[in-house]
Amino acid sequence: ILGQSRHQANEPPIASNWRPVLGHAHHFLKKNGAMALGPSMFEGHGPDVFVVEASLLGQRVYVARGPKAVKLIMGNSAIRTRILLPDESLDRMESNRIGILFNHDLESWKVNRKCFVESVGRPRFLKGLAPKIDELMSTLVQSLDEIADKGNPVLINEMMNLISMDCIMDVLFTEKRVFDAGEFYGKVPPLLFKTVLRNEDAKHRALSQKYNAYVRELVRAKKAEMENAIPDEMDFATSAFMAAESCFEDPETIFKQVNAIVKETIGGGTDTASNSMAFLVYELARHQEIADVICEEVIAVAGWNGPIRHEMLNQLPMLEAALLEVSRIYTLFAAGTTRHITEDVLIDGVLLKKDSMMFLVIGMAHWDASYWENPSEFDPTRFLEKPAKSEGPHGFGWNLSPFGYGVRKCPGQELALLEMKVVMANLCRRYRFRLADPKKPLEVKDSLARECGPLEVIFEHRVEA
Ligand code: HEM
Repeated sequence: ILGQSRHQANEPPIASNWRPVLGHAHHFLKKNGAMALGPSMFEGHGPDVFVVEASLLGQRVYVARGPKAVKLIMGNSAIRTRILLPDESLDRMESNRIGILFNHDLESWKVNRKCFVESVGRPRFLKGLAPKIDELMSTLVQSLDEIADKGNPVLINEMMNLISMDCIMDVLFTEKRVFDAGEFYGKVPPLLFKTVLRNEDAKHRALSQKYNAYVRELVRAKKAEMENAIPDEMDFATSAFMAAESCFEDPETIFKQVNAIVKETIGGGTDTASNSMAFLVYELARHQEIADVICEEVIAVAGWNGPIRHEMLNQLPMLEAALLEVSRIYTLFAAGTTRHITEDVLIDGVLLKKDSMMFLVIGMAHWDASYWENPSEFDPTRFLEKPAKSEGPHGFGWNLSPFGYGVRKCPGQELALLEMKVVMANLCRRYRFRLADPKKPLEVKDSLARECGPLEVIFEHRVEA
C-alpha cells in the first residue's frame, strides 16, 4: 500500500490522498504490521461519515474527515496533544519537552505556544518583515535576470527551496546572503527536519547534530548582539528572546526556548512555503491569464521596479486568491494533522476514547465537490468574493483550513502568507513562467508534507531589463 500512488498524470493530487497518513504511521507500522485500511477512511463517502475508527498494530486510530472534523475536532480545546513520537526521535531533534510542534507535555506546550505566538505577532517584528523580504528579492532578481537572459530552464522546486530558506534565515537573523546558498545548505539541509523524524541511521544523526550546533551558534550570537540597542524593526530571533524573557526567568531556559522557536520556524516555515510557491509557479505557467492579472496588480501598486511595501499586500486580490487556491488544491498537510486523544471526549455524539491516535484529513474538505465547483480545476477567481455567510478559518466555510484551525492552528500562517506574497509579487511582475516540458506530468511526493518533485521552468522577461 505504501508504494502505491493515486496521482494521475497531469492532474493535481487528490487532496484527500491517504499516502501522507501512512507516512505518519511509519513509526507504528513495523515490518509485518497490518492496518485495516479502506478508501472509506479518506475519501469517497459523504460528509456524514466524519470519524472512522481503525486499528493500527493494535492501537486505536481515528481518522477524522472533512469540514465537520475541522470545526468540531480542531476547534475543540480538549483535543490538544499532537501524536506521540518516540523519545529517540525527539532527543535527536533536541526537542523533547520543549517547543510546540511535538511537545507532549501539555503545560509546557501551553507556555511555549504563548511564547511563539507573542514572538511572531510582535508589531515591531512585523513592521520590518515585508521590506526585509522585498530587499532580499531585489538582490535575487539580479541572478534571476541572468537565468532569464540565457533562457535555460531552472528546477523551480530547488530554487524555491533556496529562496524560502534565505527568506526565513533573513527573517530570523537579519542575515544577508547571496543567491548561491550552497555552502549554507550543507549546514542546514532543508529536508533535515523531515529526515530526522523518519531515519535513524548514523548519517542523519550526524547531520542533526551539525544542524543543532549551527542553530545554537546563531542564537548565541544573536543574544550577544542584543547587549547593544535593539533596533525599532527587530528580527524574529530578537522578538523571540523578548517573548522568552517575559515567560521565563532562568537564562538557560530562555536560551533553549529561543533555540526551539528558531528550529520550529526553520522546520515549519521553509519546505511549506517553498513547495506552495513551486506549485503556484506550475499553475501560473499553465494559466497565463491569471499570471498576467497578478502582474498588472503588482505594477498598479508598486510599478515595475518599486519596493513592495506591507500596506500594498492587501491590494493584490488575485495573488492572494491564487495562494489560497494552491493551498486548497495541493493541501500540504492533506492528512498530516495529528492528535493524541488524552481523555475520553464526546464530539457530536461520537465517543473518542482516551489513548487513541487521530489523523485529521483536512484535505478531504478541500476537494469536496458538493462545496467546490470543479474542485480539481485551478481557479483562483473562486476566492475573489467571499460568500455572504462567511465562517471558518478563511471565511469560506469549514471547507478551507490549510493551516489548521483552533488551539493548534499554524502560528506561522501570517508570516507564511506575507513571505509568499512578497516573493511571488516580485517574480510575477518581472517574469513569465513557462514549463520546459508541458507534457511532463507534475511529480508530487507525499511524505510528512506534500512536496513538489523536479520541475523545470523557463523564466521569460516581462519587460526588457
Ligand atoms: C504555506 C505555509 C504553511 C502551511 C501550509 C502550514 C500548515 C500548518 C498546519 C496544517 C499545521 C498543523 C495545525 C494543527 O495541528 O492543527 C501547522 C503547525 C505549525 N506550523 Fe505551520 N504552516 C506553514 C508555514 C509555517 C511557518 C512559516 C511557520 C513558522 C513561522 C510555521 C510554524 C508552525 C508550527 C510551529 C506549528 C505547530 C503548532 C503547534 O503544534 O502548536 N508554519 N502548520
